[in-house]
Amino acid sequence: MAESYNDYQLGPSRPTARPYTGRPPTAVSTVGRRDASFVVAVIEGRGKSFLARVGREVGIAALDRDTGKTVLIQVADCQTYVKTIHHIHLHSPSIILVPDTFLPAATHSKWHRNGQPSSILVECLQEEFSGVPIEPVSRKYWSETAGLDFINQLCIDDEDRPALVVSVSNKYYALSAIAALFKHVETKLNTIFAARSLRITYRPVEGTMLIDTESAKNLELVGNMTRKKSKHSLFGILDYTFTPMASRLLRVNILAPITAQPSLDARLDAVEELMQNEDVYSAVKDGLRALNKVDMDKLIPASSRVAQMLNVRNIVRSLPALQFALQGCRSHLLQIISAMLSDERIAELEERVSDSLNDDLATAKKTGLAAVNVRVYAVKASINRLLDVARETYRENVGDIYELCRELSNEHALPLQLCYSDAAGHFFTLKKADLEGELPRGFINVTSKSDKWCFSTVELRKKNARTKDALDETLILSDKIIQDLLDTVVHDIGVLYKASEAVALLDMLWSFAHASILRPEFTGTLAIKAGRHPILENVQSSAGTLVPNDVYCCDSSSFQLIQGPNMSGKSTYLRQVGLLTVMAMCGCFVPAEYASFRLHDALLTRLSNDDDMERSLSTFANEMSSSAMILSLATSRSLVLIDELGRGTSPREGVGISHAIAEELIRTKTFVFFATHYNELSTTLSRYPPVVNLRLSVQNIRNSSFNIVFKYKIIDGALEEIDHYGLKLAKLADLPPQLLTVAEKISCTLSELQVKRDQESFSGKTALRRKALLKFRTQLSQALDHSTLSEEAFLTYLEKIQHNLVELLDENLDE
Ligand SMILES: Nc1ncnc2c1ncn2[C@@H]1O[C@H](COP(=O)(O)OP(=O)(O)OP(=O)(O)O)[C@@H](O)[C@H]1O
Repeated sequence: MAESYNDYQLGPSRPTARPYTGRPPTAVSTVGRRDASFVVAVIEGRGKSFLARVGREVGIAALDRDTGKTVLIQVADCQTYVKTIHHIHLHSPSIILVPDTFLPAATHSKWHRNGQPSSILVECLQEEFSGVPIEPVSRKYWSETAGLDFINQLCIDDEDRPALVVSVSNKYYALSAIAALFKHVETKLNTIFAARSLRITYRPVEGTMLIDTESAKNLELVGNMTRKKSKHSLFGILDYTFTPMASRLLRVNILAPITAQPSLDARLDAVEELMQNEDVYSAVKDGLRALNKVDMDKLIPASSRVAQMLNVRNIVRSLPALQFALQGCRSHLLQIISAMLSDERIAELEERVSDSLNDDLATAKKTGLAAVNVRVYAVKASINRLLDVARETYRENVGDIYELCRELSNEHALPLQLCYSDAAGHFFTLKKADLEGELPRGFINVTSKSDKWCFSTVELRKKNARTKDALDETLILSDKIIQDLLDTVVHDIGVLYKASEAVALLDMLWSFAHASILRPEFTGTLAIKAGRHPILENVQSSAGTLVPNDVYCCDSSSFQLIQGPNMSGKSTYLRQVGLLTVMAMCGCFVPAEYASFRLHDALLTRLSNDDDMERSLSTFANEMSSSAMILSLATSRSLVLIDELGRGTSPREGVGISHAIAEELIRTKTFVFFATHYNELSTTLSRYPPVVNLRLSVQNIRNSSFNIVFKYKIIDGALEEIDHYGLKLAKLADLPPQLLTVAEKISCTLSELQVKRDQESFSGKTALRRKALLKFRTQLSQALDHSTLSEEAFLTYLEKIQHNLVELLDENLDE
């Protein structure tokens, strides 16, 4: 089981990965940056420890100004700051704070973008978050002790508080960051938070899969290539959430999927139960619908106190239905959520709020008479005698004003109307069309407003003054009662925030249940049967024609070399592998007939897209920096997707570079899907047992105009260069026939020469024997770990694989 409830939300900690050395310069990220509301403070460690010299410790504190949620992160990073950037992206910054010593002396007081930054961290931030202001904060405010003081003062007093204090106590950089963050918010943004009112959490970074921002962009995880927010992204197709906090949780989970199997299993159990039990599914849906668009994280900064209390009342009244819906659920996670929603303090809150507030109070408007009346009549009668009297006086005064309006209407035979503005109080209006000639004498302050005249009288102004006195008295008394109520709510605000987390998780799981197809497993093998590209599947035009594909990648076949002509579906296959992995690692079901995944520590990609025009990097430079990033981050637990490496240089160099990078990746034992146009690679890499040759099948049709049909089906074996698919496709472009004949002749001659040279230089049989032995070893270890067969069936299976091995070795003996 997972360690705590938070583990189910965002995953627990895991050992730190190896230090990193490279991050590609990336475009301004479009990873679905939602409306930026975070103030983010970042500081980097330049300590004397070994860690600080090899890598760097970076402390991050991020405050969501809308919700008051604060997250602390401390991460070991390298000088390209790939992890730091990844975590800051998760918190869509509106401003980034850095110590003033990170900037050149001349710009300490004011940071100019065209100034020379003095730290690489600032350079990376500037490059990655262009458009987000980077502000210096005096170094003296980045203090560990001040950070702890802020936490002690501001963090809500709930059962998680002691654990937070313990886990951050030795996170010097994260504490320094939070100290500077709150100092800036207090002094520059003039925001003071009430004591013990903020949710502050420490987020261990090790329990999540690292997805660099470029990969997130290319895989269209939360936004698509053309639009930041789109239905045609993984987020777009999974987001059936009702509440804003669930939508935020989903986004963070997609960008940083969790790697803890117990937490994932618990989520999958919950999703499965929601899918299988229709009553629970519908009851949860109804419960969530009652909270549609309600942001339970925004309890503190609501527009007014009354609005705040109405919000709280709406929430506490909706929670019992959700809790009731989960009664009797079997899954451990749904039981935890149910327990969090049934905290008796929620019922007490409901009672307290209902005892004080009028039942028929509508949602508070921001301005106008309706807003005034909501404040005046918010508190129930008989709670405070003085308030009752003041309210009666106010009501009578307003009645007098309406009486005056009636009298004047009759006297002048004019259809006068009463209007109200916060500044002027009540005033008369009259449609211009209803007035023949001039306004009668006695009307003052006449102004014209579109098709109406607006005016007052001396009598009305006197009555307005009296009404205002009564109103002020009423509001003083009423606001005092609401403030007292609010104080008691703030005392128990922790329970509402916990409920908010429970609702967010339930809402996300329900969303998964709504979108789900097949429950994945987690084993050491990546095996998908008839998997479908989740986003393409949702695109109307592709839905019917989408060809499902299989994936099989394990330790003995960790490097998958994928070939196929242009347009045959290579990129789609690669993306499908990445997207299905992310889905599974969020705890979501996947579109496939069977799926087993490995838990990866990082998803790293080089996917060919339009190159970074904005930063005017050449295709080649871009490819090389992505490759350096991948090589420095990939471990035996990573998943790497590489599409068409080497296209930015000459074919010979391209093959050389691709081969060298592939060799290095094979050595790390990482799972690699490597799509390429270079047929040579299937020969040069064939001596490595983990290399598997796959190709996207196409059918040749003898036909005068076009003789190639794409099947989009992945099949075993390398592509025969002899087929010259490029030339066949070129016919589509209406090139002159004699030109194509010359091209074909030269290509055929070169191919034949190549085949002859390959045969002379390398014995393929040795490679085949090595591969067979490796496959045999994997089959044995898989049988040991996962077999559910009876003893007899198990022996038959062993005999069968033994027989296959002997046969293959016999067939491939050297002469
Ligand atoms: N499994 C599939 N089922 C149906 N259509 C597919 C499938 N895979 C790819 N396609 C369609 O084929 C087209 C080409 O796919 P893709 O870009 O993946 O090919 P490619 O081999 O990477 O091409 P290139 O080498 O030119 O980059 C796309 O429009 C895509 O929608």
